[in-house]
Amino acid sequence: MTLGELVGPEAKLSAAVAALPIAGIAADSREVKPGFLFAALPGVNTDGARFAADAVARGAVAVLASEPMDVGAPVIAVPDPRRTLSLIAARFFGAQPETTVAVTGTNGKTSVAAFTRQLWSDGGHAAASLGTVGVVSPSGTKVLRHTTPDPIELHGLLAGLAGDGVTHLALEASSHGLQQRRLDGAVLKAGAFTNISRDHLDYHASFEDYFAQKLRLFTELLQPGATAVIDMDSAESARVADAAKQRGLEILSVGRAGETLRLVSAEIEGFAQRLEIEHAGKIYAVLLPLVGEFQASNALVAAGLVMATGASAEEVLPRLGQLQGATGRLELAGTSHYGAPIFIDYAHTPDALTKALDSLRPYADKRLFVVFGCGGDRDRGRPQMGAAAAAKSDVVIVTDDNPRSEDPAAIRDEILVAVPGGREIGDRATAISEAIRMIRAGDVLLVAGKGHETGQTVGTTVIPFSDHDAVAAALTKGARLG
Ligand SMILES: CC(=O)N[C@H]1[C@@H](OP(=O)(O)OP(=O)(O)OC[C@H]2O[C@@H](n3ccc(=O)[nH]c3=O)[C@H](O)[C@@H]2O)O[C@H](CO)[C@@H](O)[C@@H]1O[C@H](C)C(=O)N[C@@H](C)C(=O)N[C@H](CCC(=O)O)C(=O)O
Ligand SMILES: Nc1ncnc2c1ncn2[C@@H]1O[C@H](COP(=O)(O)OP(=O)(O)OP(=O)(O)O)[C@@H](O)[C@H]1O
Ligand SMILES: N[C@H](CCC[C@H](N)C(=O)O)C(=O)O
Ligand SMILES: [Mg+2]
Repeated sequence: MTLGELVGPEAKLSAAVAALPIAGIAADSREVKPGFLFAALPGVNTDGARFAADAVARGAVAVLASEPMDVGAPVIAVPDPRRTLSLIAARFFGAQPETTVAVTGTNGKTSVAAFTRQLWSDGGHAAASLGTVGVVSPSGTKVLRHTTPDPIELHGLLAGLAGDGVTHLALEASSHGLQQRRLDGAVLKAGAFTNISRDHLDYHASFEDYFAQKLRLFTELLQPGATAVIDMDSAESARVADAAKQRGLEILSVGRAGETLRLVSAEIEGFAQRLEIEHAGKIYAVLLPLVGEFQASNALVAAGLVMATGASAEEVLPRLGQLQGATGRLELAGTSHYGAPIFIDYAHTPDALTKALDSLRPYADKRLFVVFGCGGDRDRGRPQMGAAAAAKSDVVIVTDDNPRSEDPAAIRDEILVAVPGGREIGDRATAISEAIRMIRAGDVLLVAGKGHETGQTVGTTVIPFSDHDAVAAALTKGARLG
């Protein structure tokens, strides 16, 4: 494609510059090849503009930037180069799955994306999901580095999925992704909001800024006439609904306070729950085969997205009875030889930890145990995590969870301040096996924070580690000893 075709007529390029053929796009100078367009993006650590000359030396034939500069190749200066890059990447890669939707919120995105994919598949569509656990499509699973990939990677993936015949895609929109305009080139038929609570305040200046980035999905990315599916049970849902209405979006509200899909009741039945859902005056009864009321919320958001893209409630709601949880989301990982269930969950925010422990409390006739830590170089709500664990469980073991560049013992100390009587076992495998050694009949154990993850990041090294493997190893050891 030519540069003119990629940037569109509004850029007002000279005829010669507009006619330049573009062989590829890169936002990292080290990835530039001859004939590429280099996007020089201002970042957290440095400014891509510093590498523009290097990119041209490597063969870049044009540079996209926020300011004009003299680098020996035409420079297209635009006010928001990250957004322009996304629009360019969309044009460069071309195809996208015809029906693409995005879900945002602090917690529940991965679960909603997985549920939406399953509900579409059950309805006969070639469906995929894309987010924290990777791209999951009929051709398998591909692991990703980011929840919401950078636009060049994203549009390569979207074109690949469309080429493979995928017609329906549910994407996770992270707050980093929305702020950095990674999704601005995606054509979205509907968007969903799960909930919002504290997270990522290492990156966003304030909670309001974090919330504002999430709102971009509704105020800037979805076009008027598209549908916003909103879980009305979160404190800030009304603000999301107001913003969506102002944009001219259709509202499909769900949850206990929802109108389109109203959760009338949720009764625990073993490791499942019987839901009554009201839609248009009719009650639907479904046995949702998942633990945790938040999964009922996520299931209704997913059902809302599937309805927003063409299905009827009669078709979708009975399919909730077949949903499978995303890996490591309140997943029953095993049972100790005393008969105590062990759950693995990805709760890594105070709200998620509270909800996960609340969900497990009904299963604990005796004590509820939790093993968890907090990530290094991420949100500092560590005392809040400790307070949630102390308030909602009976035995707390604080351990490590991706300390990254921080001192793991210092992270644990910040959590333990809020956990009177909390135990500290830095090594995560030891913490898990010690908890499994302690639980007895009537107890329940929650291992929280890593979910599907397969590594422990210490410094810049990723040591292979999985909570699933650690639980399995401890159970095998226990069985041998017992
Ligand atoms: C904090 C954050 O989100 N950073 C992202 C951001 O980096 P940055 O722009 O700040 O990068 P920078 O290092 O300052 O460099 C500025 C620019 O110079 C370029 N550069 C740099 C060096 C060089 O030699 N040549 C060169 O061209 C870089 O490619 C970059 O475009 O833009 C980069 C490229 O677009 C991203 O890869 C990078 O993600 C980092 C790696 C990251 O870890 N992000 C995480 C926190 C993240 O995005 N997480 C979310 C949420 C997770 C969740 O809640 O589920 C996610 O969506 O995964
Ligand atoms: N609707 C919800 N409300 C509150 N907590 C939830 C909800 N859904 C999931 N959780 C909690 O949040 C954890 C993460 O869930 P999930 O992976 O679906 O969310 P996410 O938004 O994709 O998270 P991330 O941004 O880290 O990828 C779960 O393991 C659970 O503890
Ligand atoms: N997806 C989130 C959660 C990571 C959870 C936890 N395991 C950690 O490493 O902090 C993030 O990248 O911030
Ligand atoms: Mg996710």
